[in-house]
Amino acid sequence: MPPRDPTCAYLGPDGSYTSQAARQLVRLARVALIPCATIADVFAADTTHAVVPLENTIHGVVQETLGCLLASSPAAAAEEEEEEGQPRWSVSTTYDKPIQHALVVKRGTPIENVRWVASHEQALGQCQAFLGATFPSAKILAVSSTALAAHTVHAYAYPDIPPVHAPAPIPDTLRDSPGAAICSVELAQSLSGLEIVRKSIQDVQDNHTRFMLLCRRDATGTDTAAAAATATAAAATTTAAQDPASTCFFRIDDPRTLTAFLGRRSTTLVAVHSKAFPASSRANNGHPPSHPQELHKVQAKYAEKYNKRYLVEVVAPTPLEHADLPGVVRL
Ligand SMILES: O=C(O)C(=O)C[C@]1(C(=O)O)C=C[C@@H](O)C=C1
Repeated sequence: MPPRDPTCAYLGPDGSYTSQAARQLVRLARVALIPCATIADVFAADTTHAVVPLENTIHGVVQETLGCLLASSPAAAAEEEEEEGQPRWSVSTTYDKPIQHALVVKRGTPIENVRWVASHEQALGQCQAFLGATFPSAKILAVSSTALAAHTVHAYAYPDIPPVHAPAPIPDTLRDSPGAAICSVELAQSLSGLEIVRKSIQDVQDNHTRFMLLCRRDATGTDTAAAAATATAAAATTTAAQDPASTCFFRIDDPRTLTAFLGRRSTTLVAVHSKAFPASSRANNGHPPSHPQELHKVQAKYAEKYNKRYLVEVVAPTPLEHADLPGVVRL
């Protein structure tokens, strides 16, 4: 196969925190940045690279990313016929970004008039205390990114202006009521007609989200783009100070293997994340059902299959290419 030009998918639209992270991670102008509507769409994108959020210091792991990553690793694709043809990703590097959320409304809207607040579920989770105290009775709406939330507020506030991005659907009963979005200050300032009414509304002031630069691998495990290595190297250069080259991610299928894995090499365990349900279950935005009675709606084979997978992050003295243990896969 001829080498492909490097391209990088990210969670958009433009102005999302992930788009800001992607610009930091991929600094080469010739790498085309491609916005996607959801994290699942990023993983499904036909690109050589991808940038997705992994975890946040307040709200923890980004469930949809974890589900997609565990489902699209090389061994998963090889093992499971139904996933053949899915892109296979490995982690090139990570990037830690400070996150300061702002609350935005249509210019001139008194905050006490706000009836609904939209944002990405991570941002909503990071601002939980603020939301509870400020909007005890407003409707909280989870949409696929903070940037989409801001565009949605803009679109419903100014119905006569053609929207830059199609807004997220809002319940009919709320369409004519003032709404607010949680997003970055940079994005809010770029949308004329919106006004920032509160800054730094996250529950802990020192708030960080860690993003991953993913590299697509072919069936043999090598990069699909000759230039991909260059892009990855450039990315590594920009983040080297924060992310040692020896940070490695593994997928572990059985938690009992973890002890053996850590015992056989001099690694330091950084984190173990688990995901109970697959990202392909779009119901409830990829999260486990909030009501136990809804459990039956999730296909049993998926619950069984994905229950046992863990994302394990370790720091090793030198990069580990292979785990040399059954059921442990380097991502
Ligand atoms: O919604 C966005 O703007 C994103 O880029 C996603 C995301 C996330 O999923 O963690 C990124 C950073 C912040 O933590 C909030 C939201």
